[in-house]
Amino acid sequence: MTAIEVRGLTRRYSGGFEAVRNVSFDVERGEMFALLGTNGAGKTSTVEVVEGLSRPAEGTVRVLGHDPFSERRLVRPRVGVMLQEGGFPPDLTVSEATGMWAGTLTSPRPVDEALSLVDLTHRASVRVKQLSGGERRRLDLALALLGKPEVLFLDEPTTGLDPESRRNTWKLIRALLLEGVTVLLTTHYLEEAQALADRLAIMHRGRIVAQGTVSEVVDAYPARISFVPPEGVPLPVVVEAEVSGRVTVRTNNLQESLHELLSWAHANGVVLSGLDARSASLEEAFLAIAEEAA
Ligand SMILES: Nc1ncnc2c1ncn2[C@@H]1O[C@H](COP(=O)(O)OP(=O)(O)OP(=O)(O)O)[C@@H](O)[C@H]1O
Repeated sequence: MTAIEVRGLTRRYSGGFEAVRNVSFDVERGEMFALLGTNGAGKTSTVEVVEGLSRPAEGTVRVLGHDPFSERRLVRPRVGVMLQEGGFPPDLTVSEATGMWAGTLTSPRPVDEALSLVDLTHRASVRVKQLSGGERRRLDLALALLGKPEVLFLDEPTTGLDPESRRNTWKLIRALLLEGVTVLLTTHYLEEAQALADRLAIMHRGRIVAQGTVSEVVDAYPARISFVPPEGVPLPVVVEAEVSGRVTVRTNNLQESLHELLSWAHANGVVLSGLDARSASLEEAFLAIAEEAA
């Protein structure tokens, strides 16, 4: 079932500037969809409309079957929004701030449970202003999860988190997806989108310029094989780059090229040390797409 449906969305700011132009995408229940793009591409402008904070100039948006702007009353209790810097009174303790937020919801999770999800149990009696940047980010996530949302909006959820907290947050998000929660993510961390998103769209100047699963987006870009070649033997492949003795070969058919190379190595009894073969990363595809679009 479709949880988020965006059709032909256009958003204009006063003065007529079109920040979002004819954007369409669907997010199925239990799926994570990532919106990626350069600064000013229109991600926030899109997400704000999906969150029901603004009405589209053109097009339609449905969240859980309803118009999030005109039927906000029906949609709001079923969604969770992780804001950039939640803006709670800094003198409250973590558990007071969470409790205060819970007080505005119909059937919230217990405060302890929300804090334990984001590993903040041990910080419950600390004042919000004393939290580190990464802990504050995790508190923002706890607040978004308090209302047991069916649809979760995550805007740069792991900015400022140390590597371990980032992995723990990813683990939590994966568990939520398995429970059937739908997630719309905006992030500049392409590695995060690659690790978590079922599908993604890359925006540039208000438009979607690439959309699909991570592998659909990445497969259009050349894969890479690198190794340290044996000395004094001519290679059967065209080498693109050589850095500190390691050569890199680009290919649009990874399986075929790897097969050829390994067959050659086997037939000639040579060792390709440090052999590494991989598809283009999302980051490489993103940079190429952004360059093409510009
Ligand atoms: N209130 C506003 N009035 C006029 N123009 C705006 C307004 N808010 C955003 N814009 C413009 O709309 C475009 C899209 O901005 P938006 O914030 O949606 O981009 P973004 O993809 O979220 O960028 P970032 O990655 O930097 O957060 C930008 O050119 C921005 O300057």
